[in-house]
Amino acid sequence: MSFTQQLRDENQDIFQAIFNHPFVDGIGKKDVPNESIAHYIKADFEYLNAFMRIYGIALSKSNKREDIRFFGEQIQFVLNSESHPHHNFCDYIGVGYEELQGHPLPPTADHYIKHMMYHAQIGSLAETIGALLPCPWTYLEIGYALMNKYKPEKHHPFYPWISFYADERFGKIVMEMRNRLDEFAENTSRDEQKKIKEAFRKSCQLELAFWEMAYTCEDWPMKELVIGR
Ligand SMILES: Cc1ncc(C[n+]2csc(CCO)c2C)c(N)n1
Repeated sequence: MSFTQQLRDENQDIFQAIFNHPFVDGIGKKDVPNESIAHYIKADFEYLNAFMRIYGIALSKSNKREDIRFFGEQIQFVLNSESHPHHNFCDYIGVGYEELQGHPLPPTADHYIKHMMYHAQIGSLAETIGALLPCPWTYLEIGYALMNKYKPEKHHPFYPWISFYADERFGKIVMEMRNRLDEFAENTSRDEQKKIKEAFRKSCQLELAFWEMAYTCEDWPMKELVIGR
């Protein structure tokens, strides 16, 4: 069994909890509170900015041309394409995208980006990919799970969101990251593999926590003391 298939199997509990989460399942059921969607977009806009910076660190750790190309393309993908599912959510709640930009990250999203940043700053390229991979992988599987369960038609309000992630093109990104991680993991020590596994599982946990953060509109206590960026 490949290293990344092992990662997937070991984290089946979290993947299943993500599919069952009321925000995620609510996308299929057309039943997500508007405030939760707004909270999600505010946090996710800043999350994506951080994600592109971390891809930049992965790029700087790359030795092969092919890896440099891949991470460069992913930065472009996040910049140009990840805004489509955001626009779907904004249109649904009738709020302009600009209004939801530039907000400070709530605690869980703040924790998540700092967790990825930590592994990218102190770890190997493999460890960095381990921390980044749950982001596309959980979304790809959410897309497939919602497609299979709800079989949404074009008029479903979240059809653009669901079909964006349940897409071949998106599956290819996950495969490209998995193939790289499998190749690196083959040539690495048990100790390093353990670090990659820990980074991966924590990112899965933080993906689940991110949905809960959005659903419950989690915010900092004593918020007025938090200084915006
Ligand atoms: C919390 C959170 N997790 C995953 C995604 C989806 N996503 C964002 S960047 C990216 C990688 C593309 O190479 C993917 C899949 C999201 N929007 N928010």
